[in-house]
Order: sequence, then structure tokens, then C-alpha cells
Amino acid sequence: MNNTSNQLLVIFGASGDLTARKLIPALYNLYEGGHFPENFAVLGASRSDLTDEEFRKRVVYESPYLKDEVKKKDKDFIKKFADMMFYSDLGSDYDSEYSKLNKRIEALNKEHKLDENYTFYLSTPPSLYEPIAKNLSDQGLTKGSGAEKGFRRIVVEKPFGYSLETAKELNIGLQKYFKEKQIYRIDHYLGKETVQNLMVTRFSNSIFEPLWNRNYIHHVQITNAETVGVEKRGGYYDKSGALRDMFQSHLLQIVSLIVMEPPISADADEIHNEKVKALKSIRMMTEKKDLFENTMKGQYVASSINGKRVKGYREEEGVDPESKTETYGAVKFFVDNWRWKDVPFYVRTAKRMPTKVTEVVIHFKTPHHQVFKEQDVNNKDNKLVIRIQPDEGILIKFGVKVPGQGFKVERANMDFYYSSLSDKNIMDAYERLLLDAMQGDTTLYARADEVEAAWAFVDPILEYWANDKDVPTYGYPAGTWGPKNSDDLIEDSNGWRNPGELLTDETGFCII
Ligand SMILES: NC(=O)C1=CN([C@@H]2O[C@H](COP(=O)(O)OP(=O)(O)OC[C@H]3O[C@@H](n4cnc5c(N)ncnc54)[C@H](OP(=O)(O)O)[C@@H]3O)[C@@H](O)[C@H]2O)C=CC1
Ligand SMILES: O=C1O[C@H](COP(=O)(O)O)[C@@H](O)[C@H](O)[C@H]1O
Repeated sequence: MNNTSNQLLVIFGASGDLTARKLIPALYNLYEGGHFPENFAVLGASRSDLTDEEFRKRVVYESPYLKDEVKKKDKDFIKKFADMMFYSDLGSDYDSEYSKLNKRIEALNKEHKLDENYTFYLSTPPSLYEPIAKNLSDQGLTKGSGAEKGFRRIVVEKPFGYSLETAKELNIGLQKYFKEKQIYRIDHYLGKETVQNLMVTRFSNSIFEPLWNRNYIHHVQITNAETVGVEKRGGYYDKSGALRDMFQSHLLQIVSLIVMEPPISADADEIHNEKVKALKSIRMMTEKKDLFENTMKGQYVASSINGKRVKGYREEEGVDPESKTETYGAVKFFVDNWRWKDVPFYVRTAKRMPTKVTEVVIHFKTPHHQVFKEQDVNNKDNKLVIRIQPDEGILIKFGVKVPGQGFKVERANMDFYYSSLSDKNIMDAYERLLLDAMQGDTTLYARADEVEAAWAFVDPILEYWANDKDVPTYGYPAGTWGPKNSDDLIEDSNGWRNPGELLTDETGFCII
């Protein structure tokens, strides 16, 4: 059933990279999947001077991101999609042309019977979020007549703030013009099927939740590794770094889903309430000693991968040649509540690692009495590996008897891969999130207090890394698993689980 109301999607920053690379292809997939309402239109807006036709050319007909679709699909289908795109330029200062924009919105609303439902998507530099919201409000565009007909929603891209203070300012700034229920803060990791599955794995089974606590869990590791460097975003990244770019948002969102208590229902507010409680229970580190012992930053240096020289971070375009910005960030922390007391969490994120992978590994405690002595001491704990990407799935490692005399124990794997659900097409994160915003579902968007709770934990680390001259920035050769001493952060265990090159078994997929 299609329960998306007729509406207009207004994209600010429509001439930019995100619009062409992610938003329009996501819309295309939604259209192809039959998720558009009966009446729908997209109005692109930015400073560039473009006609409707030029905009259509840019984001559909000549878009490098829709090349295959345009070639493959029948022409009428593509034309129908492209004809839903319109464009209005906003002049040079994003300030003067709002009455023109308003008139275009009214005209499109009438012509296409859009029921005065408007979703505003802000894909611009964050400094424009509040001014755009104000301009929309000045035009009377922020208040609709209801939730179904005449709704007004605003979607804002990351980064949401640069620190706790700036995130608070941004929240206050947006809330002047929109109610919290109208604000959708994108975190594209929440649009990933496997991230959503964290809650389902925990709360729809009775076999995991009884063990999901300090009595059975030894520690938790979360790894987010990318093979790419900073690409063309050196200028942005050098001011941001791994902790702001990935940890504050995506990774702490994952942490909140691992740590949270069961919500009373799947209602968006109930889930957000539990996530906020989870984030607030992470123990803040403010003392230099704690920050020194529990955090580690690194930066990739030039190396050779498969015989090809790969640049070091400081050689990247837009990066200060003496930059101390981290491309590797790892943090150990504890969660101060009944369930998680004394269980260490280790979270790391980095660019230029050997493989692209995001996974959560729950390391269970070894049984308190060891009956079978012939166990590999380095590999005797049970692990639950939740693979967020790629090869989305879940794997449990458990002990089995090696055939033959005696009781030799080895680890066996029990696994599930999303790819085995051949009839289910996994939606891309942007596709899913756009559809949710179009349908008014905020569950997979970050609430104001969630974002602030995450910044509250990250701020002291960032401040310490930026201002304390004793903080080392460890180099690691591009294409390796981070600084040589990265395992030092992890006590009492075998160090980080480094998923090596992905092995391929006969089904084509394998977590190792
Ligand atoms: N690209 C990506 O992969 C991702 C982007 N984001 C976020 O999405 C937003 C857009 O990113 P992206 O599309 O990459 O950025 P681009 O620089 O490619 O596009 C920015 C857009 O904003 C418009 N704009 C208006 N005023 C300004 C200004 N003063 N300076 C620069 N641009 C302006 C630009 O168009 P014009 O010049 O015509 O006005 C352009 O359409 C950012 O907040 C970014 O952090 C988040 C995750 C990933
Ligand atoms: O938000 C961001 O995410 C990407 C990684 O996203 P993924 O879906 O490919 O895992 C990261 O490369 C980028 O630096 C960051 O801004």
C-alpha cells in the first residue's frame, strides 16, 4: 500500500554534489519502486542560474549517477520522472528571492494538486540552515494546516553542529521556526537496514536479550573502516576529523542501539527516549588521565598499496601540510547503568584501512569454569558479529567438539546473510530516509536531545585532542589497520578484531 501523501519536495542546494549523487537517485528508485504518491513534484533551489530543463539535464538525463537507468529504461518512463523536477534560483545571497520561490511553490501546488504539503530538504552548507528556516517562516511557509494536509517538514543534513554549543544553537535556531516534530535530522546510518536490525535482533528474540548485559558480555567492539581517503573533501575533513565526521553521529547512534533498554513500543518517541537515556549514561571523560588512557588518534601516511603509491593525508588537496587532524579515532568508554556497569566499549573509525567494513562485535565472557582444557586459549569466547556493511548479516561463533577422541574444542560459525533473502530488495539508506520523511516518520531521524547528548560526550575528547600538546597523533601507513600500538587501548583481550580481506565461500559471502 502506498501511504505517501501528495506533496512537493523542495531541495535547497540542488546544484550540489549530494543532490545529484544521492538524493535524485534515491528519488528515482522510489519512483521505480512505486513509492511516489499520486501527485508529486521536486523543486530544486540554489544560487546557480538554471532553467527547469537545465536542471533535469543535470540531475537526470546527463547525470553520471543515473547513466545506466537513463540508458536502460524506456524513454517515456525517464521523461515522466524528469518532468517532475523543477528549479528556482535563489539569487546570489540566498536571501532576496524567497517571494519568487514562494510563488513558484504556490503555482506548483495548484498545477499539480499537491495539497499544500511541503517537505524542505536542506542540502546546503550548514551555516545556511537557520537563515533558510527563517526565510521560509517569513514567507509563511513553515506552518501548514495539519499533519495530513498542509504539512510542513524540514530535513537537515549532517554535520549537525561542530560542538555541543553549536549544535544547541542550531537546535534553538531551527526550533524558532519549526516544531521539533517537523524537524528531520539526517543520519544516513540509521537508514541502513542492518542498523535498524540491531533493535530487531535484540528485542524480537528471546535468545539474545537475557545475555545482553554485564553478566555475560566481556566487552563490545565497534569498527568502522573505509578504504578511501578524504577524496575531494580535504577542505571539509581537515576541519572536522574522524571523531566529528563519523563517531559523534553514526557510531554513537549505533552505540545507542546496542546500549538502550527495550522501548515500550516501536513508536518513534519511545525509541528516541530510550536512545537518549543510553547516550546520557555513557561516562563522560573530562580528566586528562582518562582522556589520555582511553582515546587514540592517528593519521594515515603515504604507503604503497598493490604496488601503487598512495598519498599521505597531509598531501591531500585542501589539507594543511602540518595538519594534526585525525583520520583514525578510537575511544574506550564505559556505560554507567545497571546493565552495563564495568563492560568496556571500544569504538574506532578510520579512513585508508585495508577493507571497507562496519561491524559490531559482542565478545561474551568465557564460561566461569573451564571443563574442557583442550581449547585454543586465544579463541575461546563466544562472539556475536553484527555486520552492518558490506555482506550485511549476523554471525555467531561458538565452540564445537572436534571429531575424534577427547574433547578438543574449536570455534564454528552460524550465520545469516541478508543476501539470502533473495526476494527482498534492500533500500539504500537515502531512499529509506527520504521515504520516511515524505511519510512523516521520524523514527530513523535523530532528535535534538539525542544529538546534544552525543556531542556532550565527544566535546571533551575533541577539546583535549585539539588543545593538549601532549596528545600524540600516531601515523599509520595507508592500507593498514591503524597505528601499530592500536591494540594497547584494549585490555584483557586479543586486541581489535580485524576482519581481513573478505573471504568468499561457495555462496559468495563470508564474514571472517
Ligand atoms: N556530498 C556528500 O556526500 C555529503 C554531503 N553532506 C552534507 O550535505 C550538504 C551538501 O553537501 P554537498 O552537496 O556535498 O555540497 P556542495 O558544495 O556540492 O553543494 C552545496 C550546495 O549548496 C549551495 N550553496 C548555497 N550557498 C552556498 C554557499 N554559501 N557556499 C557553498 N554552497 C552554497 C550550492 O549551490 P549554488 O552554488 O548554486 O548555490 C550547492 O547547491 C552539506 O551540509 C554536507 O555536509 C552530508 C553527507 C554526505
Ligand atoms: O557521513 C559520512 O559517511 C561516509 C561513509 O558512509 P558509508 O555509508 O559509505 O559507510 C564517510 O565516507 C564520510 O566521510 C562521512 O561524512
